[in-house]
Amino acid sequence: MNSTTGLVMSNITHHFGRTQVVDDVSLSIAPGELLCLLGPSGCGKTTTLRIAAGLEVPSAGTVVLNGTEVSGPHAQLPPESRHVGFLFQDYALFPHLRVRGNVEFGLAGKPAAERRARAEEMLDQVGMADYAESWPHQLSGGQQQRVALARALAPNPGLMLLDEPFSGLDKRLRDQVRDETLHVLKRNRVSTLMVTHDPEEAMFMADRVAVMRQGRIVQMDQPQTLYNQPADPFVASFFGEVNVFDAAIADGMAQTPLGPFAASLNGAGKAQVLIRPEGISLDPAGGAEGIVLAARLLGRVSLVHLRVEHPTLPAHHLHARLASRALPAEGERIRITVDPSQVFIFPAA
Ligand SMILES: Nc1ncnc2c1ncn2[C@@H]1O[C@H](COP(=O)(O)OP(=O)(O)OP(=O)(O)O)[C@@H](O)[C@H]1O
Repeated sequence: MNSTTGLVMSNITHHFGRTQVVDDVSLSIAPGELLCLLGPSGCGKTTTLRIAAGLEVPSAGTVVLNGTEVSGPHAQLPPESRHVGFLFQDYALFPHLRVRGNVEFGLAGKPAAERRARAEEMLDQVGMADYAESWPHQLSGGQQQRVALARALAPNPGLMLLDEPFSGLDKRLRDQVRDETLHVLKRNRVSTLMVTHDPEEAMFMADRVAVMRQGRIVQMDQPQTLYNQPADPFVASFFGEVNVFDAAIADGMAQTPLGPFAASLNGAGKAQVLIRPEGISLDPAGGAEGIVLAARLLGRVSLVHLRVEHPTLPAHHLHARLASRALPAEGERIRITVDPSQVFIFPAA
C-alpha cells in the first residue's frame, strides 16, 4: 500500500506503569479498508485503537495517518487534529441537540446551508432522514447508533474508529445495524479500524482481521485465511469450539481415535490435533465409529455428542455439528468421516 494514504502504525508499544499492554504492534489500513482487532478481554485492542485516535500517547512507535505523522518522535497530534471519526458503544448523542444538530455538530465552521445539506445526506444514508427533528431520547438504541454513525461520517474523516459499537444492542437489532453500518462505511470508502471480541462480528465486518493476544498481533489476514489456515491453536480455537486431541506422530501421521492425519511437522514427537465440529459428518462408509451420547437440534445445525473408541488410544468425547436435521438416537452407533480441511495439527505445547 502507498504509505501516504490510510493508516500506518509501526512498532507500537505501550505500558501502563510497569505493565506492557501493547507489544510491538504494526499494522496498516488501506483507503476504504476495514481492519478488525479481534481478541479476548484485556489483550490490548482498545489501547491500540486509542493510540490511533490520539487518546493515548504510545510509549514507543509511530502512527502515520494519510501521510502525516500524528504520533511519534516528531509529532503528537491531539485527537481533534487527526480528522478521525468515532463510534463507540457509549459514544452517546448530545441530549440537548436534535438529531440534525447532532449530525451538524462536527461541521462547525462550514456555511449553514452546507452543514444542513451534508447532515441531510448522511441521515438519508443511514435511513434516518425522517427523524431530523427528533430528540435523541425519542429514538431506539439502534436508531441512536445510526445517527451516531451519520454524525461521525459527516465531516468526511480520514479514519473511522469503532470500539465494540454494537455490543449495547440486542442480537436481532445488532445484526441489522451491523449490516447497515458495513454498507455505509463501504459506500463512503472510509478506512476503518474496529475493535471487537466477537469472532463472528469480525468475520462479518472485516476485510482483514488482526488477532491479538497479550498485546501482540498473533496473525493478521483475510477472515477466510484465519479460519482455514490458523497460525496456532489460539487462533484456531478463537473462531469457535474445536475438538482437541493430544497425538503422537509416527511416519508423518498424527494418530487420533478418528484415524491418522497427515502432519507436516518435522520429525517424530507429540502434536496437538484440532478438529472443528463442523468438519465431522455422518458417513456409513466412514472410517471411524462413534456412540451417540446426546443429539440436539440447534436451529440450522445439530450438535451431536459422540464417544469415539479406538483399540490402542484412549476413548474421546467429541462434538460434531451436522447440517442434517435428522438426529441420530442416543446410544446409536454411527460411522463418521472427517473433512481434512477442518483438521489443524500443531506441535504440542
Ligand atoms: N488507563 C489505564 N491504566 C492502567 N491500565 C489500563 C488502562 N487502560 C487499560 N489498562 C489495562 O491494559 C490492558 C489492556 O486493556 P485494553 O482495554 O486495551 O484491552 P482490550 O483488549 O480492549 O480489552 P476489553 O475488550 O476488555 O476492553 C488491560 O489489562 C487493562 O486493564
